[in-house]
Amino acid sequence: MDASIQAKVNEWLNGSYDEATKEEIKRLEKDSPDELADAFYRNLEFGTGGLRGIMGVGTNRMNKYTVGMATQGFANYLRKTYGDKPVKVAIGHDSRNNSRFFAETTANVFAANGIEVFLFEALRPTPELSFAIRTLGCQAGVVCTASHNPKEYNGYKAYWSDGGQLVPPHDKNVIREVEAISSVADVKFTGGESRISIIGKDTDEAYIKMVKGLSVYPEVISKQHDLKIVYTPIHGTGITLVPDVLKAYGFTNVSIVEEQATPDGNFPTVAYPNPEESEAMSIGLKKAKSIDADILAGTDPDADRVGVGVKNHKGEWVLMNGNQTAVLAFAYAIEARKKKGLAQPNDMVIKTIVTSEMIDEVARQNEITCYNVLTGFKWIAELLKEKEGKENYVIGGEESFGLMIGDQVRDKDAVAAVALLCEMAAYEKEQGRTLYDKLIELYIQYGFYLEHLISITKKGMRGQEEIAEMMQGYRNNPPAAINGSPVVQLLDYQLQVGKNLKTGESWDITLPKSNVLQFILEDGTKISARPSGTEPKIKFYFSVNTKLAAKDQFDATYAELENRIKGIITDMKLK
Ligand SMILES: O=P([O-])(O)O[C@H]1O[C@H](COP(=O)(O)O)[C@@H](O)[C@H](O)[C@H]1O
Ligand SMILES: [Mg+2]
Repeated sequence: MDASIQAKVNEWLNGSYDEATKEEIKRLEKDSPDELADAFYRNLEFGTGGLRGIMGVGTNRMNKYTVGMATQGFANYLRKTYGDKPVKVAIGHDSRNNSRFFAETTANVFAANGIEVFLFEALRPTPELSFAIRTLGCQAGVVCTASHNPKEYNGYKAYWSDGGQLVPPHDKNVIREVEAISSVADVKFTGGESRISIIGKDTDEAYIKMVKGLSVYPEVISKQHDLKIVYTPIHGTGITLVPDVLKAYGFTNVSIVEEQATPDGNFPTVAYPNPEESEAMSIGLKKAKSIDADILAGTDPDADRVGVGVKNHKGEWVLMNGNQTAVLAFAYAIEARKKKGLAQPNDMVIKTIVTSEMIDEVARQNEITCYNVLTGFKWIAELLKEKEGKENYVIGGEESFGLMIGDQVRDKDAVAAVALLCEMAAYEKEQGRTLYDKLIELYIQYGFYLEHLISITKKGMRGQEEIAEMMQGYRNNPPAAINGSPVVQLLDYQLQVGKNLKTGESWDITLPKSNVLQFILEDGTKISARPSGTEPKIKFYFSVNTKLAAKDQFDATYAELENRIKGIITDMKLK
């Protein structure tokens, strides 16, 4: 084993760690040295969504000690930032195995450092934590969750006073404080229990009231109150709020997917508790079909991602991808504001650079500013904060099933999104059509954009190197053409440079550095590649577009765009 890894292993074997941890390290030394190396070769890092890792012993794993160290560093940073002023934090968690334990550990460490803690009485959706930070006037917050990752993972989403996840300089500063802790013996695990208060029902009520206030057409819901809704929380936290929110909106015909209704960290019915995966939505889909529902909605374990199923123009059930849902939601928010006379000249929307450009087009045609930020909802929250008081935030979202409506929550909110999407379905039903029919209309109006995502999983130390090599390969030898269409622009977000390959002209990219490459082809196709910041994956995003003249050409045009995507995937040797 590499000497630096061995040194870390020894530190754990000889330091203030519990016996069970030491025993497990010894077992791994004997039985699985590779696994041991993977558990210690690096420290868990703050990625797109905070800390995320497999649960187990080691510096590269989620356990009492890595959570304790992260919290001690966070507490030290809060102390440095606020000096002697009182500091308050809110803490939540999801349904994962150990999430409650990690949340209590986090609460105890903050409290032992003299910080006042509001700990949720039990599991709650992530967006409610963001809301609680703001309403309780906290300086920071944490949710113990690994979101939609498989069951062996857990994580630590860290928040600042605005209710958004940590962005620079705070993320780097917290990490610096964590790294400055020389020994786990310096983590204060106990000693401040009286500073912990339990929160729950009051915050739930305030949150539900706030979400109800986001409804644009309550009068339509009164008419369509019996819209047939099927909802699955996929064994997660959504069950604690989504049914109540739908009730508050006035919906009376909601069926819960019983098999997935109970919060369970083993996610017994799915391999990936991620509404992006059709498997996670399949039981819900079956139920929706069997009762001839109007809409199916599913949320991930921490209820910030939403997946939607509807009937298409042929009456067949389809699961929409995150771009389709986002296009519909943005168009609804923008159009409804106009129709209701609420639109303001400084209205704006925010999306990420890997999310469909159809949204930019919707915004352009409606004369609304559309900002593009890096992947990660924290960047949407960050920009909103920067524009606060100057511009009017309407909606934000990203292709990975995330939407944020209104500005009372500063992270993606699947609870509010389910309510809004059901309202949208009711609105369309009132006009005698489904959300899918509406989507086709939007394609005719704004251009037909079709997107597809491929994620290639490459686990462990070697996997990470391979992903880095792939990115470097594209960077060093960018393709001249893909699937027969010349690459006309190359955007490198790491080097912060965009280049027109035809004219040689180049420009600065003003977003923070990030390992993302984008190829723009002559035919309008956009291909993005980036390593995931939450899972051991490299992600490729494909977006193709064309015009759609009329509804009766939808199927043929869809097939044509699908073929283009297939051609690209084959040409790039990704399958
Ligand atoms: O995991 P969640 O639902 O909290 O979501 C997090 O991860 C997603 C995937 O990120 P990546 O592509 O880097 O894996 C991001 O799009 C999202 O903004 C972030 O909040
Ligand atoms: Mg999530």
